[in-house]
Amino acid sequence: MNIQAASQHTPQPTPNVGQPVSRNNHANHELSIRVRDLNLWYGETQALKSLNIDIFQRNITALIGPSGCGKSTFLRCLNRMNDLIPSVRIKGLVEMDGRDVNAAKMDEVALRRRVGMVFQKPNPFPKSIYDNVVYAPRMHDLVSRKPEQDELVEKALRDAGLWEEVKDKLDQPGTSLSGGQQQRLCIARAIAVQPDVILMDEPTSALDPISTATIEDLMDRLKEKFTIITVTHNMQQAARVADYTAFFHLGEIIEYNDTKTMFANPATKKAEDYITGRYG
Ligand SMILES: Nc1ncnc2c1ncn2[C@@H]1O[C@H](COP(=O)(O)OP(=O)(O)OP(=O)(O)O)[C@@H](O)[C@H]1O
Repeated sequence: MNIQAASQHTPQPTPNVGQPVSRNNHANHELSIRVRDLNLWYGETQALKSLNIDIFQRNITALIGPSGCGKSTFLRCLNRMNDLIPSVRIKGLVEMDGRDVNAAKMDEVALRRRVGMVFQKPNPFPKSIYDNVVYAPRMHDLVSRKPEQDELVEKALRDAGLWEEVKDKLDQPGTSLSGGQQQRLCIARAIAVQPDVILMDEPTSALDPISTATIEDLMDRLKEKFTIITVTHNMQQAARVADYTAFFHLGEIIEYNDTKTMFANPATKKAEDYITGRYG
């Protein structure tokens, strides 16, 4: 990280830890997630090594880096999905809006409501389009009456850019849609509970270029309301959609910066080599 530049741009309570070195003009800079000295082991194997990063509200942060460097593992630390893996041990701090995500008193169900997730392969429930969207809000008691549910379904599908395509067939199975539509349905499902953060793990890697472009446009609109953290292997995509980019390598964050600077002027040789396709 370019320490000099960092101290010029950012007042830093903890010098140079997890702070990007410069920022986009239009970016919003309120802190959403604060990670300090985060380590994770699968059994004896350490997959995340002393990660420090600040993630900002209502921005898109891309996680990039070669296969196996820990991007998905890190993503899963943010909504405690790794808790489901018995061999996992975690040390360090993940704070969301000032609250320790790993604290014993943290309600995991409530946490996963605040931190939605969209996966690589679209995975609608084997239910109707309508029920896919309304399932989680019902479970969390956010809606009960039918008119409220109808309104919520329409809003989520509109926000996911899918309403016009499905409004006349809401009772059809979610799985009857195209891959790109299914992924937007999964996004509608995620935003239906009004989360603060949406985690996306390679959300377009199973999609064709047109569906990919639609999702990228959607991400750009969704960041008005949500903090988005996305894993991608597609460097053009990171450059197009992300305000900030973190480069992972062998379980460490080697570089974290605003995306323009990271791509135009990477501070480390490793990031430069990766971004320019010298390895992957
Ligand atoms: N459930 C698991 N049990 C044991 N080891 C795991 C598990 N999940 C991931 N790992 C290991 O942790 C390391 C990081 O994996 P992770 O999937 O987080 O990397 P990644 O950067 O997301 O990779 P990719 O880009 O290929 O998806 C790898 O060495 C991987 O083999």
